[in-house]
Amino acid sequence: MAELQRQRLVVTRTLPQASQARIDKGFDGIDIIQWKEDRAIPRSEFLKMAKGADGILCLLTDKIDAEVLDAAGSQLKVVSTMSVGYDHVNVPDLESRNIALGITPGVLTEATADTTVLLVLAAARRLREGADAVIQGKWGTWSPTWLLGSQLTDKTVGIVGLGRIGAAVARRLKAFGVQRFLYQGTRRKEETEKEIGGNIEFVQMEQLLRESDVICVCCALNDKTKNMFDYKAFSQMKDTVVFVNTARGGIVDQDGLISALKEGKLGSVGLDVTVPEPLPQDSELLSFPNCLVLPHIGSGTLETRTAMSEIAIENVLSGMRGERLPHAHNA
Ligand SMILES: O=C(O)C(=O)CO
Repeated sequence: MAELQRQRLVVTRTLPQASQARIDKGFDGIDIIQWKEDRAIPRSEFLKMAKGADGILCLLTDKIDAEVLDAAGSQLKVVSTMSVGYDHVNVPDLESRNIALGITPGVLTEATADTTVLLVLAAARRLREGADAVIQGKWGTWSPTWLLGSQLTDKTVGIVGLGRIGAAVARRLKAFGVQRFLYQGTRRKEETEKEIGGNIEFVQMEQLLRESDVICVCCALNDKTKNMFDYKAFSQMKDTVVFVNTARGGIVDQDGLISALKEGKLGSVGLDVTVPEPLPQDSELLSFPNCLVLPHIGSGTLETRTAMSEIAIENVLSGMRGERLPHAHNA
């Protein structure tokens, strides 16, 4: 009897413990080649490792384009990214070769919404300045006027992208007494409006920028949203605004943001995402006391990262078996 052809699975990083244990145990009929260092695989290594792959399980730090697909070869059936965002993947390149693309939707909604709220509160209450003051010995006696922030009660919050994460942010912020939500996106979301309840309105971007006390960026990065927040957009905001981005760094024109911060056009800023990542230590962005930057940890809980890597494994195995992916990008 002819031996069944073994397949090749390429995994570009060590996964959270439970999923890594499955990879280490292996899967019938599959040879696994894995980059096991806890840093992004260098491009040249990736191109070498990809050769002959039937499935690739990658991360958002791995650019997937024609060069990788050519390096892999025409047997490649599936790319499964351990992320909900897939702006690092050239989708037309995959589609033109009939290669399936798996993503990890749903499971990181709550963790990312938590991080968004964390940044809203941290920025609004000047957490970075307060914590730095304690460490630097600048904490004097209690003062009625020192380090005053702003609170959410009775405020207007603008959400750009009322998808799963945007809606979860709204649900959370409602509990802080927000008076009104404005949102922007590709279309009006009546079901989501109903579910959130209260005062929520789909408005033009200009109105959202002008009227919001807090702005949360929760949309995907694509050709339409790239550099959407530029100097002009920042100039239209209130000069007390709390601006938070937990989506993708590329949605913000960082030079425009730096100029706006320099000119005191913004109240405070919280970013979980930047361009590039990691942000170089000498980035001017880090010099503003009212700008708090986190290292892209929006989905960074053990529960969420494990759920993401489990979905990524299921997606890649399904694709390699020639089955429908449980979570395809276009589902
Ligand atoms: O899944 C994604 O797209 C992420 O950014 C993970 O935090």
